[in-house]
Amino acid sequence: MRIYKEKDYESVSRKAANLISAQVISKPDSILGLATGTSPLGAYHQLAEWCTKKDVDFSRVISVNLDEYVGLSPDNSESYHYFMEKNFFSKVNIAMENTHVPNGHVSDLEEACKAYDSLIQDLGGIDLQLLGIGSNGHIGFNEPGKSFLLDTHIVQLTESTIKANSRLFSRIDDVPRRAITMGIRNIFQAAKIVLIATGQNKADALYRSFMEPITPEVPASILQLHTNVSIVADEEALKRIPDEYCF
Ligand SMILES: N[C@@H]1[C@@H](O)[C@H](O)[C@@H](COP(=O)(O)O)O[C@@H]1O
Repeated sequence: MRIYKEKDYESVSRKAANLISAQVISKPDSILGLATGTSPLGAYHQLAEWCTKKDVDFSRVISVNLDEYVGLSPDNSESYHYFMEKNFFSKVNIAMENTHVPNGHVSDLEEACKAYDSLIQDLGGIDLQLLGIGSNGHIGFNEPGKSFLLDTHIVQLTESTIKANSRLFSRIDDVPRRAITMGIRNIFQAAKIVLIATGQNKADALYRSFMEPITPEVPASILQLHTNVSIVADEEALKRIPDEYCF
């Protein structure tokens, strides 16, 4: 595991964008696992800028997103489909048919989970998975206490996640209570993982995930066992992690 300590959100975003570019340059038909949230947003903006300058090319890339709320249609402005379309897919030269986000707006959610697992398998697995982290240590929407062995599944969101994510909705009551998410197993099977964290409200999550024992109570802690993880974080998020562990 490599922890990159960066000064602020801007340099975190540039570093993460560099790691993603390096992946795409070395394998132009990479399968990228993508994430939503404030954490990857700056990296997406940076990649869009480099793509416009033709410094990185997404024309052969295939993307699979981590998660989506249950019950929101893709054109709902609060859905993760919409977020990805607005902040990344429409800003780079990725082919729309090569982008995939789990579907939480169907009657048969179990079938949607199975279909997503088959899709990832048929693509041959994820080359690089981008992650944020919840303040309770969740990754994707894998909330504390669930098995590390799950593939794509439906989750009941915790109150703390609903509260944290309510900032992106007009009212807390509008935040869906359920989500469809890749499981820890899907994430863990990615060849490389890049986790972005910024701000002091992520400091405890990083400490518990990477400096304390591995436990399903802190879902991101499983990443300690992965052989290719880069954590890109700012000084505030890393304030509980001693400098000797950081690059
Ligand atoms: N499902 C998403 C996660 O994938 C994300 O990592 C987390 C942190 O979001 P942010 O980066 O906005 O802090 O929020 C949501 O719960």
